[in-house]
Amino acid sequence: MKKAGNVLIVDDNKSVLESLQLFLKRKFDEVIICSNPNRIPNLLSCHKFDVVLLDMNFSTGINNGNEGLFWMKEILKIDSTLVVILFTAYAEVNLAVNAMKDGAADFILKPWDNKKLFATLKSGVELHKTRQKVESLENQKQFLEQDLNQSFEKIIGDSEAMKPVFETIRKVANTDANVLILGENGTGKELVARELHLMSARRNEIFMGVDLGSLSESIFESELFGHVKGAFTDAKEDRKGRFQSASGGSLFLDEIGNLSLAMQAKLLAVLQNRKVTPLGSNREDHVDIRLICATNQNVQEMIIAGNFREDLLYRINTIQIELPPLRNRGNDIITIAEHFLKRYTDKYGKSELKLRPETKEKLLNYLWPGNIRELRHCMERAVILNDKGELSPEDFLLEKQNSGIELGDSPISLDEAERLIIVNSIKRNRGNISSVAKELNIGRQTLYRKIEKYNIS
Ligand SMILES: Nc1ncnc2c1ncn2[C@@H]1O[C@H](COP(=O)(O)OP(=O)(O)OP(=O)(O)O)[C@@H](O)[C@H]1O
Repeated sequence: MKKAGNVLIVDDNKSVLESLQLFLKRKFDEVIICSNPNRIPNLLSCHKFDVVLLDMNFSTGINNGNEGLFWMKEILKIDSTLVVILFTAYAEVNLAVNAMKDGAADFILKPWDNKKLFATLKSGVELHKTRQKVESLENQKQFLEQDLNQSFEKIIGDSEAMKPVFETIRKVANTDANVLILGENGTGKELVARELHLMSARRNEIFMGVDLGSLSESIFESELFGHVKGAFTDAKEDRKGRFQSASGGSLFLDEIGNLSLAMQAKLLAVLQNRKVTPLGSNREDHVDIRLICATNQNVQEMIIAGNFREDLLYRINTIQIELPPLRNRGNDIITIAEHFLKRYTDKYGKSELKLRPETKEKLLNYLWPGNIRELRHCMERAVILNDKGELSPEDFLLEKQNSGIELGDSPISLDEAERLIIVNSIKRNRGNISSVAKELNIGRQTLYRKIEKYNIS
């Protein structure tokens, strides 16, 4: 017969303990005995039990069962999924029955019948496994509910710049290939990640998003890989990591460029083995995830600067999707603006509001450094503040553009003009050298030479 489950037996009678251990150790994986209930918390932190068989009286002369009830509550406080079975004399049956209201799963009468004892403990092990499964589903449900509370957009747009994006999504969604999504803030990287999930065979499983940028070094491992109780001071109970909770579904690691080199090494090890070891544990959990990562940083430049591991990049970028900034999406700016206009006029009961042609012109000419997120906020603000029926250019207080140095009317040399153009482009592109080179239509090496020549910092 296959042994299954771990049992802790707590009773002050050593001969009872020894005979139970002798009988049960052939039937369960681990049978630990303990005559002093004060050791229970320590034992629970060092071992993983399914069932605790707990005597009701420990101090000589006191037979009111209160000690057993006290320890039962302590055990359930430490781990509410543990199955406690009370071990009781016939005279205490009523007490034991009442204890079932407080969380005992069952009771066994002394003197016991070995067959009945084994059957009860075995059902206890099954019950524990079921409780753990329920807990894990609860865990996933919480993430799913958080997700459902947010409404997700369809990716709007049909500009030339977006065509390769839609094409790649269509080709790779239904594979398990790792995808790296690149693009400035607010360009819709998370939206693309969700679309990949929704179009994949995993669509009915969980989509788990993790903002790596908000994880400090100290909680990185426990958040992603989980921990066991006692692994560190605040680890009051076992906790699953995001990797384990996402198993079966898609895991979206946002802001991957923000990871320190130490965190990158830990992540790489997990991605190589597809196995996760919770903090403080020796156990390895196999994880079956589809990995989608995103960053607004230039990973190639980070590699050159020694800030991103090349081997990690190769693990995560089987397929790369580059989202164009909103300013390069032409008329998508208007389509998306009208989409948000509809949303917010419905929300604020102002269905008559329309965009004037000059307003559209202003929106089309603006550079949108915050991309679609900025456009959404601008539309909401304009709808809230406007009561006139039409949205005019003045309703949009857009950040001053090209806030860099103006060329002006005073005579300057060609070199000085070139310097200003480069400085302005760097500002506009928030220091992204590839985008600057693209905008100025020169190679990156040429751009680096000019930056050096003009001593631009
Ligand atoms: N093409 C689009 N159509 C409609 N809404 C969009 C589109 N792209 C992005 N959005 C909306 O813009 C907002 C920002 O998108 P998202 O969070 O996906 O961007 P991101 O690139 O992941 O941003 P960050 O880099 O800051 O994490 C969201 O509200 C999203 O729904």
